[in-house]
Amino acid sequence: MCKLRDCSVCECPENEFPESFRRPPFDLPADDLKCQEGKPEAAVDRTLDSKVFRGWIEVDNPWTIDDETDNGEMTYVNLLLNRERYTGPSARRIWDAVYSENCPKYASGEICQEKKVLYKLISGLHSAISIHIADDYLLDETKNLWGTNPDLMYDRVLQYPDRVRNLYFTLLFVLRAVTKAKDYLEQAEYDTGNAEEDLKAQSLMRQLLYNPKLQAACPVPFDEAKLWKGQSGPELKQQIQKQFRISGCEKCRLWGKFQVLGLGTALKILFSVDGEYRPDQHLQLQRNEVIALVNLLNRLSESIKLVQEMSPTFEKTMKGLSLEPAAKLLSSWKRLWETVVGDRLFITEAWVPSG
Ligand SMILES: Cc1cc2nc3c(=O)[nH]c(=O)nc-3n(C[C@H](O)[C@H](O)[C@H](O)COP(=O)(O)OP(=O)(O)OC[C@H]3O[C@@H](n4cnc5c(N)ncnc54)[C@H](O)[C@@H]3O)c2cc1C
Repeated sequence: MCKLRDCSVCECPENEFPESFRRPPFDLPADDLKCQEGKPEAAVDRTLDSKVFRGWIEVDNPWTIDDETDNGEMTYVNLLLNRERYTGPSARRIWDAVYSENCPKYASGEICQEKKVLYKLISGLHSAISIHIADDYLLDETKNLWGTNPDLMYDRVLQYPDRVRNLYFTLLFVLRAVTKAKDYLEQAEYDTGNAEEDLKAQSLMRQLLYNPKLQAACPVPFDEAKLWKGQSGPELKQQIQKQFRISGCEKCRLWGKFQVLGLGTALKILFSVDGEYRPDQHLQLQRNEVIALVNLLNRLSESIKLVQEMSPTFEKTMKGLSLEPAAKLLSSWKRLWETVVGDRLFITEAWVPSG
């Protein structure tokens, strides 16, 4: 457990478990333990019977590695109660480690095409995380005042056109995976035992997958066929598959692992299916992977929305000088994005590996 109050993860009491996730059913506690974010007493209850989750961890996503001492236990976390936000000072080396593990430079200093993609994906994810931290920041610790920190957003992301560009790149990459697997995702089970919520989730998924504006504006968001064609393609693919790992503080790990699982799922879809997905092709996603993929899409699109909302403020204050390249880039993306966005999808609960 992380000692930092704002970093600890609040787990759900057993009586919040969707019925269909409990096989075989176990007894519910009589009292309703309210999960209160940020309070030390929101202690993690690890009394769950790990056997009930076995079905979920049988197939490991080859694109992600769990380097922790997972013992197969899973915990149930309501993501709305554990928002991605500032969690206290953390060491810069977290990201350094992520970049150096995932994007080692070639001796010549060149990075091959495949590695560039991985670098952009990680950098895009980094931008999205930084934007969410800046958007939900502890402005005054003594008053426990939370809010947006525009300067931080500018310092960490907005002043760097490449970081903004990588954010869009990652979004398109994930969007491509989602649209490619649309037949699969449409058929996936969205069952939590709450019929109303389940129907809503199915309907929102369909709206996302068959959004005509999205299809018209962005028919092929990303051409994965161009990848993995380099000389050392298969070898690199294997190497990257081994290296895709992220660690950090507890809440960082929750969101970090979750979003990396989302990226891993996007990679799995894009590189295990040739052309468009057809039901006769082999694609098997776990519930967690589907949830992570859709939530990642949500996180990325929320970040882009924030970038677009915040950029004009800086354009004005900077009189268009230092932001000029980013502003140009943003306005063209904005046109595309505005034609597309409208329906946004939220899936708010997920199983995450404990630890
Ligand atoms: C997976 C993960 C999840 C995290 N989740 C949270 C969280 O929920 N809440 C929280 O408060 N902290 C979280 N952190 C930590 C947070 O991202 C920062 O590391 C921390 O706030 C320190 O920030 P920093 O200013 O030192 O720069 P960092 O964001 O740590 O960046 C380190 C260096 O990387 C480079 N860099 C920065 N952005 C980019 C980019 N987009 N592309 C390429 N290079 C870049 C810069 O040179 C920068 O100095 C998370 C970290 C990780 C790895």
